[in-house]
Amino acid sequence: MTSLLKKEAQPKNRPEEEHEPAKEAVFRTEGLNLWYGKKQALFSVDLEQKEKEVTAVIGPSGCGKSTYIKALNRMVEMNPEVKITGRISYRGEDIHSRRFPVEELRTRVGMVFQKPNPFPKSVFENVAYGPKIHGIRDKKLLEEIVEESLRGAAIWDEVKDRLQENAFGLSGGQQQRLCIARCLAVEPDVILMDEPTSALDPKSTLKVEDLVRELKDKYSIMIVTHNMQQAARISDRTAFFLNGEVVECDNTDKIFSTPADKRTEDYITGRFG
Ligand SMILES: Nc1ncnc2c1ncn2[C@@H]1O[C@H](COP(=O)(O)OP(=O)(O)OP(=O)(O)O)[C@@H](O)[C@H]1O
Repeated sequence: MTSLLKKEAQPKNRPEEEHEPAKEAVFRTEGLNLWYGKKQALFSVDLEQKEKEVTAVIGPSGCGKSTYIKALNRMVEMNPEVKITGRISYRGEDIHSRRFPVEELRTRVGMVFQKPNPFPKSVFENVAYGPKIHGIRDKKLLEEIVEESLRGAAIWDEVKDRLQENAFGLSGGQQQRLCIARCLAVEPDVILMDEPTSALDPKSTLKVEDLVRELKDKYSIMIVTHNMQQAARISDRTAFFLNGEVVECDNTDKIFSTPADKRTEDYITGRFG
């Protein structure tokens, strides 16, 4: 198939996918509408995040990408003006059900933001913070968790001799991988990433992209990105948002070669946005 993107950004062929069994949906949204006060930002969004896949969320500025992923961990509801209708389920359970405490949801669903946001603490304490909150006090166990998480985030070799230094002394790219390590330390099931490389230089961006590809063996990942080459490089599925609606969601190869909707084609070929 011919990609509509430039050659270097073309997604790799993944013929093995055709023979894989159907994967479970970790998140499913059905008829999701969301308002900020009177302004509607999401319109009847039906979308799934499949187990151990990377879903890229793309679309022009203001189309609702961040709003959507922040709805999944209920962070968007910290704004008292927000009103939601429709259903969001996590592994079959309605996330708004009283039986599903928001703290539990946020433990299962980690988030990485646009700008790295380490705490003003040591590298070690940044990663140990979450496990400590969850009651882990044993020093040896904490050390193991910190090492494993830093290794998981592909930053251990760079910081193993600087664990007691302040995290603000790390480069931006290292800080972002530290934030990913902090997220891994509480053993999430899903990782939501909101433009995690937009504040990084190209080299750090590639490191985080490599990391995302590695992490999907263990985690289900949804990543908002403005960078379509990035979406093509790292995701299995791509959802194209426009004006608060999902225009289409399909295998990334398909979206970037033969999208079903003309608006998707116009967006990925750079005709707008
Ligand atoms: N706190 C808020 N109060 C009111 N409106 C908001 C708020 N946050 C977002 N919006 C509106 O909701 C719509 C979707 O915004 P959102 O930030 O989700 O888009 P986005 O696709 O992530 O944009 P970008 O790519 O620029 O980050 C926009 O029209 C935006 O102005």
